[in-house]
Amino acid sequence: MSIGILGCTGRMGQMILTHLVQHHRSLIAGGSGSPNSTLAGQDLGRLVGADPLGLTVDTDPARVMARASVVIDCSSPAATAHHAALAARHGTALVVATTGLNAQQQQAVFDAARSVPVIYTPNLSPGVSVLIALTRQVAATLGPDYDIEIVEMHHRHKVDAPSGTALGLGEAAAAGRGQPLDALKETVRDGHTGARNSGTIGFATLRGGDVAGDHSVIFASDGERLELSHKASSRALFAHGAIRAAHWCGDRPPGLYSMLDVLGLT
Ligand SMILES: NC(=O)C1=CN([C@@H]2O[C@H](COP(=O)(O)OP(=O)(O)OC[C@H]3O[C@@H](n4cnc5c(N)ncnc54)[C@H](OP(=O)(O)O)[C@@H]3O)[C@@H](O)[C@H]2O)C=CC1
Ligand SMILES: O=C(O)C1=N[C@H](C(=O)O)C[C@H](O)C1
Repeated sequence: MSIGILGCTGRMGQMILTHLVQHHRSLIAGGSGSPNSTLAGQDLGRLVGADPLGLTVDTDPARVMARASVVIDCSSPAATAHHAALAARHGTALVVATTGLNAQQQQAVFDAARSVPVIYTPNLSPGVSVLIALTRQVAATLGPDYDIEIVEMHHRHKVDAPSGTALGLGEAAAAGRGQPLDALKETVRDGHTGARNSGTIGFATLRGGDVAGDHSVIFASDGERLELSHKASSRALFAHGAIRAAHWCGDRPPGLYSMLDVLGLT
């Protein structure tokens, strides 16, 4: 098993690299940043404040894939679509952590899963996988009399909204009601909105500070409110999950998997 990190210069990529450098140095196959990365050529060990590794930040993800048996993608949506096509061509297993992909970019990930094992997950933590499973179950049990609202908060640098996890929770809630999320989701409320549309799933997005990732699903009816919440207190949580996912998918047959598969929750 050898692991490459696509987006190794970012917040998440550096956290994964830090964990690999500290605990699994011999598994590191390489890492890439954007084509114009200001960190190109920097030693990967030095990048995270450790001893030199003798591998540097690459700007060509294909070179990383040529050396890796599995790559973890935590980059940007356009790059992820490109990385998915490359992974299929190189026969490299892929863990996609990047969020905010549009339909076309998601299709590139699904296409890759026909040739290589792909884990596509908006959240690498075990707790959120359990939350997703619970959300589906609770939505199915309580039924349409309960209004569903999903609230998330992240750090001030996050660029996509709602978060990938919030959308994943929305999909789970909609599935619990036997419907696709697209038919139910309400992501914007502003001005004279009128009363709540019955059956919809609402989203509220908060941004600020250094919040690693908070998510709540609220089921509200006349007379009671049930809230399911998860709070990540450190990005290290996601790094552990990424490495666990990489180990899990390395020798799987081609296919599309999620973190729920990794945890045996499917
Ligand atoms: N699934 C999960 O559990 C988690 C998912 N994420 C997701 O991971 C993604 C990255 O988050 P974060 O690390 O905070 O973001 P950053 O902005 O800190 O990092 C982005 C990384 O992507 C690279 N990049 C940007 N554009 C390109 C490109 N065109 N080609 C190749 N590489 C590119 C950057 O390279 P450079 O710096 O060299 O320009 C950088 O390494 C987000 O989508 C986020 O939502 C984050 C945490 C957990
Ligand atoms: O950008 C982040 O930081 C995170 N993004 C993921 C998401 O969009 O759900 C997961 C995690 O909450 C951190």
